[in-house]
Amino acid sequence: MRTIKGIGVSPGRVLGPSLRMPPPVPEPDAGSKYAPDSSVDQEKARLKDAAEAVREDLKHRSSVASGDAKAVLDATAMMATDPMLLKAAGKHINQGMAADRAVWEAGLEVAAMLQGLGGYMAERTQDVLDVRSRIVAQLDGLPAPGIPASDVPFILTAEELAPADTATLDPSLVIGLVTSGGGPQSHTAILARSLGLPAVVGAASADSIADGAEIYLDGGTGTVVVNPGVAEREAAQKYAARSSLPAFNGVGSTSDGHRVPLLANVGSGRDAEAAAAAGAEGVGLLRTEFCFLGRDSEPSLEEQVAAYGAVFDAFPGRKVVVRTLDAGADKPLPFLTDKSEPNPALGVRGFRTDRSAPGVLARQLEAIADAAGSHDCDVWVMAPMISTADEASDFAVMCAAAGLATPGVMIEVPAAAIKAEAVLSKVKFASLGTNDLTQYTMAADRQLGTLASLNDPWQPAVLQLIAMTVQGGALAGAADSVPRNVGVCGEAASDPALAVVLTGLGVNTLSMTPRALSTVGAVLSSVTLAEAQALAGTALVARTAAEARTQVRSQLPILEQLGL
Ligand SMILES: C=C(OP(=O)(O)O)C(=O)O
Ligand SMILES: [Mg+2]
Repeated sequence: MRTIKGIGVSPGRVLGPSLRMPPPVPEPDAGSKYAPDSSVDQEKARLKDAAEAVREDLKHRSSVASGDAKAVLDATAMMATDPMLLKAAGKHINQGMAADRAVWEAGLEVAAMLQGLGGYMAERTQDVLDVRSRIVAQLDGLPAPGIPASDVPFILTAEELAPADTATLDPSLVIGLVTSGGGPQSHTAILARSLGLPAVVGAASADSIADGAEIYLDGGTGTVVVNPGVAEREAAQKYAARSSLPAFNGVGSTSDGHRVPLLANVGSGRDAEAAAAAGAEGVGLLRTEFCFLGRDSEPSLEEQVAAYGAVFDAFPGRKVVVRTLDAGADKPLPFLTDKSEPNPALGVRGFRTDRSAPGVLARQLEAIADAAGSHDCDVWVMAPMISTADEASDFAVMCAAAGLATPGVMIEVPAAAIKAEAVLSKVKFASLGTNDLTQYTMAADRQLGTLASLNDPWQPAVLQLIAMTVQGGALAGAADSVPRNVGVCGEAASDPALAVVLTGLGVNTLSMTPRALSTVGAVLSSVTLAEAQALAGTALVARTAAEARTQVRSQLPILEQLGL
């Protein structure tokens, strides 16, 4: 038995065999020729066999998958023997190129062509590149890339998952996630929470877990046990047998009726529909850049109006907070971000891109106003990465020019939290982006697993800045008798224990992945406002993030009852 500690980012206790995510397939040498004892025909036959093997493997995987994963696997299987791809590779083989390099280059050519066609075709680019890597792996005897295939449920171990892995992760097969990299704000953590999968990140020695070893994973405490004993087996059984959580009833509040609307974080119309079905009271964060990731040109006004309208459609009569483009750092958009910046997290990102690429933000506000005009949602608009009151004021002026009546800012830079009264005096609301606020407060890259313990929203310094923002909002509201809503839309809001603390600190709304609505709703409704305030006090005076988390969790018995 061996215990590995990491950061628990998505609660739940599961037991199963571990399977490791293989490393990316390396690019075959440029200029590699096929072996002297081969021929054009033999090399083409090798390619055809490899493509067919990949197609059959993907078809088999699709037959045991479900939902989105099945659809993606089906589409990729068809692409494996796509005549266009094989013909393009064949031309390179005619010139003497080895099959692996030939399909590598052919994949790039086909992807570029699809990209050029735009629309639905451009969306297939990633599938072509994926299938190309699979064929290369098959030709070179390497493990296939991406989530490993299995007929039985398993716990996936990896260094870190990429956003593209989301599509093929089938939650009926992958029952838990352990990564050696990644922090609480990493892609793995966000994905795990959105799928409701127990997960531990930043578990440095997880890389040494042998494939197939039985492991126990507790996503609440951040513990991984290799070759678990009786106690872990019992804990996993108890968790599996727990009574299922009641669905969120659509009204977030403490047990004594203090209302805290629970909203959803979404990136598309489809997300918004799922959020509405899960009972979200509205949208607290529409990440508009998610509608346009992977594009190399600014979307047209019509495309933008359609994308925002699809989200508004899901929430008639409700509040929808649209965040303007947050390009840069972890969300690069080629038409807005300068790739050569040495330090992108501290670079021209979020609202700052209005200086480097003037016009894009104004056009986006126009599109939001257009879409809002044909819907009856209560549309609020906020800018990311605001650092000063002047920036907040500039944004409010731009919103007014576009006819948008409710401008706000994200508070995710410590300077804005410290000067919250001045910043909030310029706008109508604030939403705390705790993912970035933590990264910038602790000077710890949110993507870096090695810094996961620093990059934790339970850090007392982060909680202090949240308290300051709430106080600043109250002062700005008192000055002109217009109360300011201060919400949280970072991942912190989806941690049920932390959601209680945030409520106690005076936050008005919590916005989260729709999966978290039922757990946050249940835990919030187990405490009175006064109890939440007392727990906030406990967290604020804790010496460390771990102490804050442990002390607050120990005073929330419902967490144990729900297996959280
Ligand atoms: C919600 C946030 O924004 P994002 O994760 O998109 O940077 C945040 O920083 O907390
Ligand atoms: Mg952010």
